[in-house]
Amino acid sequence: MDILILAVIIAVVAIVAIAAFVVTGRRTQAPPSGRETTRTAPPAEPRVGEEAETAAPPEGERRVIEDVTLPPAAAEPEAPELEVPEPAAGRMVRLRARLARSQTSLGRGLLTLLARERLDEETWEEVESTLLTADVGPRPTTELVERLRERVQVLGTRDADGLRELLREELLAQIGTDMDRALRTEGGVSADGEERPAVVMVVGVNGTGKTTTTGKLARVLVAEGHSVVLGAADTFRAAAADQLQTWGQRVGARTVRGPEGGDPASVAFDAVKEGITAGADVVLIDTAGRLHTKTGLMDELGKVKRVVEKHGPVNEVLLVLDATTGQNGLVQARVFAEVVDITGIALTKLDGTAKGGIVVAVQRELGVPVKLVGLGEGSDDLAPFEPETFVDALLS
Ligand SMILES: Nc1nc2c(ncn2[C@@H]2O[C@H](COP(=O)(O)OP(=O)(O)OP(=O)(O)O)[C@@H](O)[C@H]2O)c(=O)[nH]1
Repeated sequence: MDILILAVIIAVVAIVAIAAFVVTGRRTQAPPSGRETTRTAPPAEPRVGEEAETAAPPEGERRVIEDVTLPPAAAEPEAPELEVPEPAAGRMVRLRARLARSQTSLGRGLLTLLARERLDEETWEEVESTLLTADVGPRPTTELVERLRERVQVLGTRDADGLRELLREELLAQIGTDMDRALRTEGGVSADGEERPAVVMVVGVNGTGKTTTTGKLARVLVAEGHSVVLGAADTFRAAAADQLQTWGQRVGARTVRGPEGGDPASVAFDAVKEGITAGADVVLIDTAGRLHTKTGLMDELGKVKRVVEKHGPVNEVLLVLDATTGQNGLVQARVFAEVVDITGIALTKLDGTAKGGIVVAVQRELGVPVKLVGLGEGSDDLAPFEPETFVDALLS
């Protein structure tokens, strides 16, 4: 019996020992579980360029797939923040000090002469030459001096305030207070019966501030709540289109442009087409103003206008003149007026000249009103022209 029990114990111990041996052997040889498979480092891939320079991590430190933190999704390129241009109303008031500073010699000169004890012939001659020096022009100067002289005599005005008021009235009469100086920005209906934006063509000699004025004008219109499309029809100089595009981007206005040296009329046509498609309120077309030959200019501007008119009439042809060029500006004005029907004048760089009288002269020359004045290089230094504010600045 004892022998039998002993034999059973030996058999059980033997079975347990064999089972333990088998299990241990399997464990050593068993392949890793599924989860561990993913932990196996992937075979090293050939590296190129900069990657090849990155040293592979030592075997034990290889990162497993679960440990890899994915980079954040590529961020959308940020749209440039749009600027909010200064409202146009009241700009002239802000710029008044700048205007007054530049016109000190005209305003103060006239007031000093009129303050003399005796307003004799010589004094009136000096008044006349002061006005001429400020580019008021011969005919308006003669008229102004005659009227002022007569009124001073008839009214017997001798006090400084009274004389200032008379001068103010006569200057205003020469500039004109009842001209329509509003930009024509009301659209209409296109030849195809579609809603059509207002079309403003900006013309002028290069260097007068034409592209800058077109850009500043876009800001004025955006500030007034209009949507604007720009047409870079000055294809003569690629930089002009870049410049215009930059102005547009800053206020969210799209710029239509063509290849350098391309057909300006085709760019202008496309710009108006884009304006119609986009439902824009105003299309501003910047044109080239090379004055090599009048015929060339006439051909180019005439063609731009004709082609644009296939969509409907051009509402405004704005002539940009540099106030610092004096008589030369008047010659330019005359040439452009022969080529296209000018409907308004933008007088730039008034901050840089004491010859504000050009306002009177150019209106006389063309018979069209000054609608805008440029009073600096800042983005919002273009203001609607207001005769009263202008004269008050002269006489301040
Ligand atoms: N001080 C002053 N500078 C101005 C004014 N308007 C424009 N300018 C400057 O005049 C220079 C010429 O302006 P542009 O707009 O490039 O002249 P442009 O007539 O378009 O010439 P292109 O681009 O060649 O067609 C720039 O330096 C402007 O900043 C202004 O009212 N006052």
